[in-house]
Amino acid sequence: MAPAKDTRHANKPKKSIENPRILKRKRNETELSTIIQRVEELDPKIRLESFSELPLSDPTSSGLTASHFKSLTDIQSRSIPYALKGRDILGAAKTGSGKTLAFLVPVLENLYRKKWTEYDGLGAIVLSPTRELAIQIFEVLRKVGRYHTFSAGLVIGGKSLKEEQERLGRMNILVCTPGRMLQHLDQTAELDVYNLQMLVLDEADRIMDMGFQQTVDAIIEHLPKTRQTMLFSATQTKKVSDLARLSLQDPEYVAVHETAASATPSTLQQHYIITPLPEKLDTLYSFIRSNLKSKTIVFMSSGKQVRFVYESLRHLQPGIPLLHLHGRQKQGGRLDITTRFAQSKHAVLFSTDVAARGLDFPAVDWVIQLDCPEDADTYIHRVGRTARYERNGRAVLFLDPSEEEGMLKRLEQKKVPIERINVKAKKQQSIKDQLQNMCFKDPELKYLGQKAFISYVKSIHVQKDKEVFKVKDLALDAFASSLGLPGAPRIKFIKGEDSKLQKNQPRALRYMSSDDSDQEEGEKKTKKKDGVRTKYDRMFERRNQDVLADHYSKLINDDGTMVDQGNGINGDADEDEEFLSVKRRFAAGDDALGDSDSDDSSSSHDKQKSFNDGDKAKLGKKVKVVKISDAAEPLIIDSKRREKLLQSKKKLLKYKGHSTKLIYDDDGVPHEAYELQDEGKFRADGDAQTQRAKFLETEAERNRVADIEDKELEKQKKREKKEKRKAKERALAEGENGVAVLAGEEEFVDPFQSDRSDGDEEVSASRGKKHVPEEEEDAPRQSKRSKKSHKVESSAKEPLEVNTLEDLEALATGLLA
Ligand SMILES: Nc1ncnc2c1ncn2[C@@H]1O[C@H](COP(=O)(O)OP(=O)(O)OP(=O)(O)O)[C@@H](O)[C@H]1O
Repeated sequence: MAPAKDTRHANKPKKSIENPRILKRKRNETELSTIIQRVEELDPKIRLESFSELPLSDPTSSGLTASHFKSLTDIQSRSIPYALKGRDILGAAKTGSGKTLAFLVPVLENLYRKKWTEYDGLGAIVLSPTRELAIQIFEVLRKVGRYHTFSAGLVIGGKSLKEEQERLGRMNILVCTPGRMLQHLDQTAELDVYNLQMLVLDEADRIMDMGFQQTVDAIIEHLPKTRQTMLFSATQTKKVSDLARLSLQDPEYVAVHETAASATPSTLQQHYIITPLPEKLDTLYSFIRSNLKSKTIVFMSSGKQVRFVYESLRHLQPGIPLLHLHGRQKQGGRLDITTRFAQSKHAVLFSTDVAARGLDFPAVDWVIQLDCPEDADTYIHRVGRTARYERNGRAVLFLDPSEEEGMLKRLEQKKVPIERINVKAKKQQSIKDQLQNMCFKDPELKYLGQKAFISYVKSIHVQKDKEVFKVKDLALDAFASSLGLPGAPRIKFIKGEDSKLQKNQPRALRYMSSDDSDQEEGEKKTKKKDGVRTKYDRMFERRNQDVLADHYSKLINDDGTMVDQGNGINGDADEDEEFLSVKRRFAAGDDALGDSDSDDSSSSHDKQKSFNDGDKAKLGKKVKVVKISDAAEPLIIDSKRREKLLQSKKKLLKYKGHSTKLIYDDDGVPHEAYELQDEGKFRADGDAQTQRAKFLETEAERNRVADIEDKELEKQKKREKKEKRKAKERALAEGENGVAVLAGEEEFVDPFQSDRSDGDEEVSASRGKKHVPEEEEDAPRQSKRSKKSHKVESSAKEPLEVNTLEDLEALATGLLA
């Protein structure tokens, strides 16, 4: 089913068979090939040696011993044979059962058998829903493919597109996230996919769901229809629509655990506890305190929750290193955190679902689900971070009484065995007073708590499974107070909107209109309602102006451009998405930092009158209020950009009404576009209505023709522009006279290392030399490469710092306590 191999490069340079390095590699590859051949011939039930450490045939050469050779897992032994025959595959197997190798081995082996070279272009794409998982897959590919000479790259965004573009042109295998891949398919002229043989979707059901729908469809449009497609997940999609979107051809459904009693690993113990929402944090803290010698992941529903819980528990110093991970952190920070957690023996990682799928952290003891997962599939993936590949693990789900019945039903439907346990009352500690004290002293923490509260409530509100998630049944006031907040921030929900739609909206959009405004409004209303206010009440209720003003001034730079904040409560890299929506026109009278824009100009005009000095002060010294004309509403100048905008508006207004279109005839006499004709002549031409109709007809025809010509011209221009760009990029690439083959064994760049060493290495690449004799490579490029390898090597030698000072402090305090 794969297309005939490209013969474009029939004249490509012959590789030097005398080169001993090439011979050595070739031998290893042949051995690998033979082993896989054996698998192909086997009855799929028979277990073979593991591919996890290749090559298998020569332990001494790879430093491996016989103990490394374990059995193939079920999914590997059953799907690899089909995959090697070029069949499309729908692979489903429990978490931690070795699906990664089940697709990477065939990717390598199929390309090897087709004698794929750098000249054949991109042979395989592996798509992953998250950057972390893509990095992990790339790492495994690096290991298993180290005796191959294919070039492979990691494309996960977050870094310079240009730098990636330079290297992508000659890759054979790409591991990527959908968004960045599409960007390259659209923009990188050198990326040649017309010969693509294999497309793999890891965590396929996630990639095919609503969040990625448009991106994935657009990617598929770029790819050739005749290719092998493999989908893997612990919760595989069987939706016909998904299969149709991917143009799967007679796929083999390899579902190894379909008849198993449980959908989760048998080595996993699963429990749930009923803990009312206001007691959740107490229970979590008590759990952490009594498991200081464990490695735990705690899942929450939003990044803001993660930040608040991390920040507040960190202050309490439980005696174990705490880490936190969510999607709004910068890439470098995310990598550092996952690496630190992977290397830690005892630690707690607070995370959103960004870590729920695919990540293979070694030896995780506990998975705690502090917030109920949105569905049973998410539950299965979250708990799958422990009890991986025959190891033991334990998982605890925290449920509010209102969630119990619905969630248990969902889990039962998905064959998840789970038992209730109770918390030992004498071990339960309350941290409510401490949190209140902390929030009182630290307005930033209180502000974070308010955001965490709002994002939690909203996350419940947008859930589509209303049998499980019922906002009205939650004790919200008590929950707010358990976070240390003086009262529950009031939240407005968008009425009548489909919750699913909201949920799939970009997060910034979903929340931008209401977070701050709701919270402030809630506070204002509480103020009005209540009677006597104490000093403490007032302090609690003050609006953290310092926090907001600080954020605000950071958002609007001197030149009015948005700046990347990168500052969480303690210099964290994450951002609050609603701040991104701050830069806008302030309808006067609106709260300068909170409420949404008003389109009603009359009301904003009225409001302008009340835009007083106090409000201006909130915006800082740079604010000017300017009126363009009597009719126009005043503009608030809060940035240079807005000032420029105003200037150009003024110019426009100045000339408005003075321009007339004149047409000059052959004698240079000006005429108006439509001049009145001589009346006698007009009458002679016939009835006015007929003339009008005729005129309209000819003009419409003229427009139609002009429109077609314009469109053609536009297309032509675009084509020329694209051609020029492509030619330029090609010329540049050829000028370099280098070969971007990546997978030389010593030079396969470790994405973790490269990120740490120079922080600018998204397409991690190294080069092999099988198909290009060394003497053909130009010196400058070689030296650049060797410098790079050296850099990576030296950074690899530095021991990775596992704990921060704060973690160590926390640990020490805990031990002393
Ligand atoms: N044949 C094997 N022998 C020994 N260990 C293996 C074998 N195959 C995979 N493993 C190990 O099992 C662990 C889990 O593998 P992997 O990450 O591929 O699981 P997965 O099925 O993709 O899980 P998830 O559904 O969570 O993504 C890894 O640490 C991997 O090295």
